[in-house]
Amino acid sequence: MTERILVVGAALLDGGRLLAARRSAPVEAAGGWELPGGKVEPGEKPEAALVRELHEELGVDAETVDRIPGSWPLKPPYEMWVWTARLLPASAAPRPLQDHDELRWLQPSEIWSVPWLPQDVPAVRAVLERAMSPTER
Ligand SMILES: Nc1nc2c([nH]c(=O)n2[C@H]2C[C@H](O)[C@@H](COP(=O)(O)OP(=O)(O)OP(=O)(O)O)O2)c(=O)[nH]1
Repeated sequence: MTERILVVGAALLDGGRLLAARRSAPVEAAGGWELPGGKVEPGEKPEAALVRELHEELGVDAETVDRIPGSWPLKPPYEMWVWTARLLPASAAPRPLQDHDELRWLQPSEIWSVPWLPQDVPAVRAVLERAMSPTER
């Protein structure tokens, strides 16, 4: 049996909105929207991996807040865990530096306005239900 490889995804929240990122590669995922993040490296703590990936991919300084309970299967052997995260006060605004070609801040009512990667939909639903205000859904 192949070992599972952990991918960490961020529900980066600001002013009640969630940051969605459109993937630019590989071809089979390009155009699909996802939670920014990436693979946890050997010996790395998942939260530290997420902070590192957010810095590499978006140029931001962020911190994790809470883990969204659950584990979402991606293309084998990957599985994804998700944390809510926020920008530190001195952080730059997110920019699509790596892996993405567009970013969008989505209000709860706009969450389904982008075509999420199919494997991300259950994770995004959990983020919406657990971490976003119900008033505007
Ligand atoms: N970051 C991220 N990856 C996702 C999501 N959904 C999904 O299927 N994936 C897949 C794409 C990749 O096959 C795998 C790992 O993501 P990645 O390519 O961002 O990881 P990474 O930056 O560490 O990768 P690498 O370029 O260093 O190899 O997870 C998601 O919401 N966020």
